[in-house]
Amino acid sequence: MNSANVVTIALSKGRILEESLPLLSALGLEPAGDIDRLLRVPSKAADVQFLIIRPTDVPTYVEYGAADMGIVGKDILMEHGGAALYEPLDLNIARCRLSVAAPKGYVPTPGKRLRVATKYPEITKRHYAARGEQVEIIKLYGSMELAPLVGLSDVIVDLVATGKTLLANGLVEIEQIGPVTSRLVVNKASMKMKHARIRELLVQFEATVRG
Ligand SMILES: Nc1ncnc2c1ncn2[C@@H]1O[C@H](COP(=O)(O)OP(=O)(O)OP(=O)(O)O)[C@@H](O)[C@H]1O
Ligand SMILES: O=P(O)(O)OC[C@H]1O[C@H](OP(=O)(O)OP(=O)(O)O)[C@H](O)[C@@H]1O
Repeated sequence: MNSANVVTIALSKGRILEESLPLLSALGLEPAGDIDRLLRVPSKAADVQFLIIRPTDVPTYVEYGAADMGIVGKDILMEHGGAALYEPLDLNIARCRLSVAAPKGYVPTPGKRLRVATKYPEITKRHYAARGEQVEIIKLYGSMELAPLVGLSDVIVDLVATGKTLLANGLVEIEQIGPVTSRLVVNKASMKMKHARIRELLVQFEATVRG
């Protein structure tokens, strides 16, 4: 099939991919290939294919039109700055929240700049800047919960779902920044060029999400 007639959807591998599969099945769009190894996978529909990529890369692929659509967490969109993309639908999967957490009993030292470890430096900067507080941000790529335990930071900004990871590491949530779910995003040019098929997919996704 001519690529102009194929809709490419970038899927966030990991947790979101797992939670996306039932939605895709409901639309008759099961991946038709080994999603653990292949990076580009056909679907059961001849005119839809998937890219299986790191969640943080999904907005970039969709923004540049390498993918027409994508499924990605609101956390990643907030960090990336999602203005270049359409975000037409909340898929209501991979539900969690972005929070500030600190060691149980932590009391800030007055006059000392707060050190915050996070995978989300932009969100963190905006969060503290909104109330006029300057903080020192330490960028990490995972296991944020470790940072306060070994004195790398005072607090962390990370995702919380059940709270079990915080509890296991002696941390408590001290502030909620906002709720997070996965979103369907669409490239702006694709929305015009492939309008009929993308519109149809959006309607089907929406009906499935609403149940
Ligand atoms: N505990 C959780 N409960 C629900 N959703 C979550 C949870 N943790 C993360 N998510 C959502 O899933 C997305 C991907 O998380 P996942 O842990 O699969 O990838 P990752 O290992 O953080 O990604 P990367 O490999 O790019 O570092 C997050 O961006 C967020 O939207
Ligand atoms: O509140 P909980 O239910 O414990 O979930 C929160 C944890 O989930 C995420 O990590 P994940 O399990 O994806 O591990 P990773 O970030 O190391 O990939 C997040 O970064 C927290 O560590």
